[in-house]
Amino acid sequence: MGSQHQRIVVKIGTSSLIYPNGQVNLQTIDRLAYTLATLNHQGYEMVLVSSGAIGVGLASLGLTKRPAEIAQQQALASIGQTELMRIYSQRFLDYQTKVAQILLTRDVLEYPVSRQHTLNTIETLLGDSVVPIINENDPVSVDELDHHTTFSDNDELSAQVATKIKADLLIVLSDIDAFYDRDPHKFSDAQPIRHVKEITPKLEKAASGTRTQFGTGGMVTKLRAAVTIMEANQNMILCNGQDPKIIFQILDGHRIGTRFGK
Ligand SMILES: Nc1ncnc2c1ncn2[C@@H]1O[C@H](COP(=O)(O)OP(=O)(O)O)[C@@H](O)[C@H]1O
Ligand SMILES: N[C@@H](CCC(=O)OP(=O)(O)O)C(=O)O
Repeated sequence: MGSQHQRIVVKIGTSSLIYPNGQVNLQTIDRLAYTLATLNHQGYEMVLVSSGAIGVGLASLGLTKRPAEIAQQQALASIGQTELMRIYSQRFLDYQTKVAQILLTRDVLEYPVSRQHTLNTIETLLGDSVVPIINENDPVSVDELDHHTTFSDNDELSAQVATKIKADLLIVLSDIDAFYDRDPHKFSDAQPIRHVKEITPKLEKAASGTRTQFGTGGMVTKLRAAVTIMEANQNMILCNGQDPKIIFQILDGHRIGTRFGK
């Protein structure tokens, strides 16, 4: 790696953006902005899929517990998304890079016309060296029988985006440094798996849910994202997002985290 015009999608999860005490992790966001802006200046085409709308919404209201009711979560997401983008715009501008917001629902990427318009927008932004920041449009996402608009998770959203824009690599930043043979937060003897070439039933059994109240999906949805990526003959790396400068090492060819794919 290291050549010009590589297209990289980076997904960052809520557990990397919000401290366990509910505060927004500005240190990680600042390092993420620095890293993506620097790579953008070096000629990489960078796309960010960022969770955190609900988490930032909770922080804005001084709440520490995610409400169970869907409408309340959607209201929090609409409060948090603007604040999240304000923080990103400010931090990226410090590193002389413009960002743009794209909020998606599942149907937008499923229907050919809306998908094409969305892809045209992303291509235009990348052509102008702007970093698109994508999240699910949580306040309007519903999942009823005849109206499937939700992605199950931003892990899946990032894989859908990465395959549709033919990204060279999807980097999933999480609160864990690799995919393990079982949840290391529950089993102290869990072993990291460095390279996954095929998703086997054994691996699926190894993946369990999140332990944090802010994250969703855990490894189950990351494995599903990996399946989408591998079916498209693309690559995904899962690694720790605490210091997003780890992305420089990945692009320099260091073996970091878990690689899914060839
Ligand atoms: N096999 C596994 N390997 C690594 N982590 C796992 C595994 N199974 C479950 N997990 C859990 O998944 C968590 C990461 O998922 P999640 O909290 O949803 O993060 P994010 O907000 O980054 O999407 C880890 O902290 C870990 O506790
Ligand atoms: N769209 C939601 C994020 C949902 C989600 O997938 O969260 P995570 O598992 O932390 O990546 C939000 O912005 O709060």
